[in-house]
Amino acid sequence: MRYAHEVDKVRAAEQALMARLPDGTLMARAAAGLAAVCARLLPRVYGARVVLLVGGGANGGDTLYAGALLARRGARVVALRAGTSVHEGGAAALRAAGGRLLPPDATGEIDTADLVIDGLTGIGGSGGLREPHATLARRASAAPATLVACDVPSGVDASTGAVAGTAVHADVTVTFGTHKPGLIIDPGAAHCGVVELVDIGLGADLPDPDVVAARPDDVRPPEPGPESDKYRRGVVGVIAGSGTFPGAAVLAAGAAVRGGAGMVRFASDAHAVELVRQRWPETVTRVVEPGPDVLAEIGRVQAWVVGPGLGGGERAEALVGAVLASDVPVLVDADGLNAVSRSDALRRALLCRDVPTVLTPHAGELARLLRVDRDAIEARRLEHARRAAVELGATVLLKGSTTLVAELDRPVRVNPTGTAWLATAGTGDVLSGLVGALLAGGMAALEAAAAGAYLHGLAARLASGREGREAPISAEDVLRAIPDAFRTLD
Ligand SMILES: NC(=O)C1=CN([C@@H]2O[C@H](COP(=O)(O)OP(=O)(O)OC[C@H]3O[C@@H](n4cnc5c(N)ncnc54)[C@H](O)[C@@H]3O)[C@@H](O)[C@H]2O)[C@H](O)CC1
Ligand SMILES: [K+]
Repeated sequence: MRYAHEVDKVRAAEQALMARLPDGTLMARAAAGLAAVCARLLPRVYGARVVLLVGGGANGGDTLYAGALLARRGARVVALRAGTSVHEGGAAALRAAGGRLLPPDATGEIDTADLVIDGLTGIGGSGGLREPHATLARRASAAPATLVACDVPSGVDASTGAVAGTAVHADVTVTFGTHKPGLIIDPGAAHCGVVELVDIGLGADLPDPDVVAARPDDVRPPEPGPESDKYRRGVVGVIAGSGTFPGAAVLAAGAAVRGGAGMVRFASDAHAVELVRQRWPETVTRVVEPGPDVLAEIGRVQAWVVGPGLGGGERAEALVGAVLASDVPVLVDADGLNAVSRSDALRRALLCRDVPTVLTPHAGELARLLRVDRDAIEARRLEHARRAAVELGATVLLKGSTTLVAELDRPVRVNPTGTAWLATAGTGDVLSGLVGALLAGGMAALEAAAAGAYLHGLAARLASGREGREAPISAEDVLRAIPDAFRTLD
């Protein structure tokens, strides 16, 4: 797992470590790591033009010391001071190494630089960048120089990834001690470029992470063994589709088949059932009307998926209500989520469940569930995913530019796979069927949701093609690539 810690935890760990070390040791480690990455990025250090953007805090201090190290190797280093005062020791080190400090209006230096280091704000930054920081951030982001952010791209909230106004667009971010959530969650993540972690020795002082991102060997879907049969591998029940949206049913049922379920039971109205039967003859289908015994009519399952393409109205509410009253894990998606948004009774049913529920909203659906603005969700995804997990009593998979999975008292999972090409109709239906199969296979809710998001994002990448040569993909293409995604796991 890749671990990320919020600012208060980073500061506490730094304090604990600093108390055992001579003054200035951590800053020296950070600066050395930053300078080493910059030196690697330059064709040659000697003679390179390096510009430092220096704010008034320790982030500026790290940057000045790194600049001094590059100046000692022959780089021509100038620092533009944005703070009213800058780190004294760092400024003295830069001068002693032959570097110069200039006022912030010397912005022409940025346009001719080979490399710019952004040391305006780090984990101490808060709110939108003020002037002259904002102007320097804009100018550096637009300049041809390689732009390296020290610890955090200035203007990005390190704990959340929120960006309130201007923020640096870095090519590389060199971060210290541990990842910060804001470096792996959008919109902040999109400002980081490549993130390099420099070890400054914080390890033993860091508590449990706030946010984690899986590496390939962290994803372990259930594997069939010698004694597996279709029932032991997990039966998933999919209730999806309607006369208006039958396609969602075909995609969700297909993803449940491809996701490794031992058997898929599919139930809906006659039209959706007919389409699913034609496309997925391996499913066991049943035409149902909402009623008190609807689940018994469909048969026993180990997990339910309800919602894709159900449409609005009472039918959707009744079917979601029936599934929420069951005693097996449930995944609610799409129109199922909208039914929960409309109905206080369904909300109560959700909170009363004592078996896991996974909700898979995109930002618009979550906005309706939480009764907040969609823009607020997009701007502060981490906060809203966590809040939804608490308020709705469920494992919440928030889809979008960075997919998050939140569950009460657990580190939030950030999905590292995926591609912008995934933003197309029907891919959410594929995700819900896939996660449903993993739930039916016995994975815990958080693991199933995170593994499903991982495999889904990977399938989309495999379908869209090699990096730099991608092509548009359909939900059907993602569905077809699911087996390839499984094959890439160790
Ligand atoms: N503590 C250590 O030993 C280590 C710290 N490292 C580096 O230190 C920074 C954190 O430094 P800190 O002084 O706490 O804060 P910053 O430099 O990030 O920012 C404070 C600075 O910025 C001004 N400011 C805040 N918000 C804004 C804004 N919106 N617009 C303009 N200016 C703003 C504020 O007034 C202060 O002047 C950490 O990121 C590391 O880089 C190293 O990790 C080594 C160990
Ligand atoms: K910075």
